[in-house]
Amino acid sequence: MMINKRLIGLVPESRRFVAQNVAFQWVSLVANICLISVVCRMLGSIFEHSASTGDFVLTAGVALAAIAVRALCTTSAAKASFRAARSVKQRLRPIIYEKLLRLGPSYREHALTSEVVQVSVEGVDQLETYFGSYLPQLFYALLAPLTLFVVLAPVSLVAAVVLLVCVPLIPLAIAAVQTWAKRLLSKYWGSYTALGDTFLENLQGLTTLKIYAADEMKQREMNERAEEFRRITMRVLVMQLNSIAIMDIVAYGGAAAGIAVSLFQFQAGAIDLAGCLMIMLLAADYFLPMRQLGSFFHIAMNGMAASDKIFRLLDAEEPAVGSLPFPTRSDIRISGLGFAYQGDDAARKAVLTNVNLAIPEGSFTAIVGESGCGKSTLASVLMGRNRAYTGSITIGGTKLSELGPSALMRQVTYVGHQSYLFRGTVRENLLAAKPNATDEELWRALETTQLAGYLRSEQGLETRLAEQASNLSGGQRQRLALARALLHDARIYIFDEAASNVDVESEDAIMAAIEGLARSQADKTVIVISHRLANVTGADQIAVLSHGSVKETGTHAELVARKDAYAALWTAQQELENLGCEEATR
Ligand SMILES: Nc1ncnc2c1ncn2[C@@H]1O[C@H](COP(=O)(O)OP(=O)(O)OP(=O)(O)O)[C@@H](O)[C@H]1O
Repeated sequence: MMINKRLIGLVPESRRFVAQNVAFQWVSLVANICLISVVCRMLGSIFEHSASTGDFVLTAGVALAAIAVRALCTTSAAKASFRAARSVKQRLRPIIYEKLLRLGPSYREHALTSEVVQVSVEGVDQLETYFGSYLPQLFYALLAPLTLFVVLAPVSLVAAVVLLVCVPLIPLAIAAVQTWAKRLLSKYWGSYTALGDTFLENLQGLTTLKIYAADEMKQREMNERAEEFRRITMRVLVMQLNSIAIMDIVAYGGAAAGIAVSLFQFQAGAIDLAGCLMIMLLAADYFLPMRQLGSFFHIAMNGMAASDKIFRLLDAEEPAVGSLPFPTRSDIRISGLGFAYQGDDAARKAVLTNVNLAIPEGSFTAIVGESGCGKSTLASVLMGRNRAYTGSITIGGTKLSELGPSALMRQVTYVGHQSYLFRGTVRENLLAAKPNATDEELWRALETTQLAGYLRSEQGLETRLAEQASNLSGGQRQRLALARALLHDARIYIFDEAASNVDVESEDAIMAAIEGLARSQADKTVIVISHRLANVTGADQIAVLSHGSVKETGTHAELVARKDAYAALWTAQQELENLGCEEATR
């Protein structure tokens, strides 16, 4: 009952510590039996007036030795328990962490961030009890009654049998609540992770909630979740207390039955006083290990519920990761590419169905299309972030799936519309992309993105950035992120709406820097994703993405002349922008 082989297999070294713990507890029990047995014999001799000084000395000597052994065994068992618990933390947390690393960003397809945190922190803590206390107690609780039976059977077989027969009533009581407890604990964990998830999400979006004055609504929602969690926690506690009460009745009732039998036998003259006392003093020891097991059982059950979640994460399918270095050329060929996101209901949502596109090395390629058509998805597939694609993508003739993740990260640089800037100086942020860059190189990158002038009027490269560079304007932030990307010196650059949500001046500066990058270095492949077509009219080729595939490719002039999807988008955007200009001049 409740031995999870897979869990134990994950922490094999725990077996040794569990065995040590059981052995120390058993030796302690034997010492206790010796102590009680000599004391009872002594009392029997005193009652019969046959005790000698030698008996006193022997009893005192054995009693002292037994007490010393018990003290030593108790400390050693506690140490073994601690080591078993420690081995769980040392073993399980790295396993979870390494699995998350192997899953990469796709881990969110399998578990929520808050759930991963709760399971790997608190879930593992609760498994400590499973290994450190529950498992050793399980074996000890089986061994102790049998040992006591062997000792007490020669004294009174009837009492020993009555006591032994009552012991299994405790595991039976535990088994009776187990099915109910399992369901309840699984609900408990569900409610706990739901609360954690809501809390994390609301905390992350607190600014937005304040802006829309929606914090009160979310507070109510959180209160409801907290109340739900409180209620289920109380139900778990009630279940635990009830089952402990049942176990107490069985344990102490069983001991009382054994004692009553021994008293009747003593009265009938079937056993002597020493034997009767021995049964009375050892009767509770039959049940206490099982009773103790019952208390650990509930904490262990909680850990087991957490282990189910841990295994679900560990069993998550890992994307195939290659190991080849980045090829010498960086021409990209995409054929028959398909990609679908895993939906909540395990249904897959196809975003890309049949993308065919060739992006030559050194070219400036733009990917355009209506919002939601899959441009960013295509970018994340090209970066190796979403690996569960179908069809084929090759870079310089090598399959994308066979390239090592570090090679891809080194040579494919992605700049989105919200790049992360760290608290610290401008220099520190730029050096993250190229640690050995000279000041001259840093300034050159800043000149290219037209940020040098502003920074010179501040403290130059030593200008301090607040958290997420909140002391810069949106456009300045984006230009700094671009300067950092330019310094990285990669082979392929993907700019995903890198110039959106910024002022016109910054947008022009960013687009000029991107175009400059594409034109100045023949081995750099530049891919620009932009919803604003005016930004990519100078591209070598423009690919129009629609309904999961590339509908048209060509230069701006060619596509306008074709009068198809691109031309329609272009006309619509031009009309909108002209209207905006007229409104502005009015
Ligand atoms: N992580 C995700 N899980 C599930 N569906 C997603 C995920 N990311 C995007 N999608 C869906 O995939 C589709 C394409 O999204 P994508 O972000 O690639 O479009 P896009 O063309 O870049 O849009 P936009 O121009 O508005 O940025 C959308 O319908 C979106 O709802």
